Amino acid sequence: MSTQPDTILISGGAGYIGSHVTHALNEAGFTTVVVDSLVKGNRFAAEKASHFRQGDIGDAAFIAAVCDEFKPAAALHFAAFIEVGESVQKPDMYFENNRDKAVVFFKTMASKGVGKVVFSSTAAVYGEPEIVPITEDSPWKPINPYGQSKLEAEMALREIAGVRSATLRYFNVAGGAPEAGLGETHVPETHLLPRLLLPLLDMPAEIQTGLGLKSGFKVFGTDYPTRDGTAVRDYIHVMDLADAHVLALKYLLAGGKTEIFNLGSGEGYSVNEIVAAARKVLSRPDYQPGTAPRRAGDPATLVADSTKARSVLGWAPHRGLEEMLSSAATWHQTETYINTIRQKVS
Ligand SMILES: O=c1ccn([C@@H]2O[C@H](COP(=O)(O)OP(=O)(O)O[C@H]3O[C@H](CO)[C@H](O)[C@H](O)[C@H]3O)[C@@H](O)[C@H]2O)c(=O)[nH]1
Repeated sequence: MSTQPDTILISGGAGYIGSHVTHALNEAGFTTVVVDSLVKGNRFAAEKASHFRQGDIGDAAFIAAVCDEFKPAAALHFAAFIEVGESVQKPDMYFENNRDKAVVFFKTMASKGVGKVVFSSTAAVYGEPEIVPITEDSPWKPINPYGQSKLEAEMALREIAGVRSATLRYFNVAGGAPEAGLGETHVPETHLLPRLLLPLLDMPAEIQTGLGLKSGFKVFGTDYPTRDGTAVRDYIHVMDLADAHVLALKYLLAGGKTEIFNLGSGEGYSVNEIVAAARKVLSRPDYQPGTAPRRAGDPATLVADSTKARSVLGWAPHRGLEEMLSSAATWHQTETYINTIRQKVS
């Protein structure tokens, strides 16, 4: 089979992280082929790819046809459901989509000779860690179906004969690339940065209502055993994450063996510290958020030890918290974001 070494298949490339990685791959000189059902993904983001085919990762005939058409050298797999709370309500849906369909996708590609996969995983595979910062060999003990479904997909991928993989376990991804027409565009929006920024940005009322933010942003939990009582997370800029994917892909293309890598900055910020940074970036020194009880299932502290990604892949994050906040704020005020959310919530 003749492969074109520079053609990369990207499942879920119309989603938040997949679209930023697709952009980074385009910039790095690869030809990108996105497959996305657009159930969660966005058409404006799919259009950033060199080629886009709409379809489901669980549809083996569709994936096989895309492989025949483009003969990719490798694949990156992002397509998944990502909401922890929803996974508790509908575990079957998460296991079907995130594990079973992923396995169909991996096996179909393997049958077509695509034997290199970068897999989008999550810090949720570690559950409530006993020791932070978290290394890759910390116990894998997810505490919700989202984390469990991702862990089972990871393990299935590592069992497929003839496939080498890089599993990337992300911590808290934030920010966007508004200069490239990309940013975080979720409905519902559960993540801290957009939920904090949107009410401060003078957004149209229907957007605030549609995203459940009409009564403003609230800090979930002020009684955690942390330095200021609010939960601590490791935030990483989505374009730093994208750089790591390009490096992981090049690592596999160069013959690298199957590995797992944590991706985070190694630095933890509390929710109150993020609020303080947002006050500064948006010039709103007097802003005071509301408070609410802890959100079920939220651990106190999650911080990555990414030493392995730094040493094996040569990766380092370069963009700090202010850049995450300012790029997100710019993105949320673009016509693309506002129009997309308007359509989704109408
Ligand atoms: O309106 C909000 C939203 C969030 N938070 C707090 O902000 C922190 C970060 O919350 P996010 O929802 O942004 O991120 P999580 O750490 O909960 O989630 C991350 O890890 C999850 C798995 O554990 C999923 O992978 C998810 O997509 C990823 O962003 C948490 O302490 C949360 O309680 C608030 O205080 N108010």
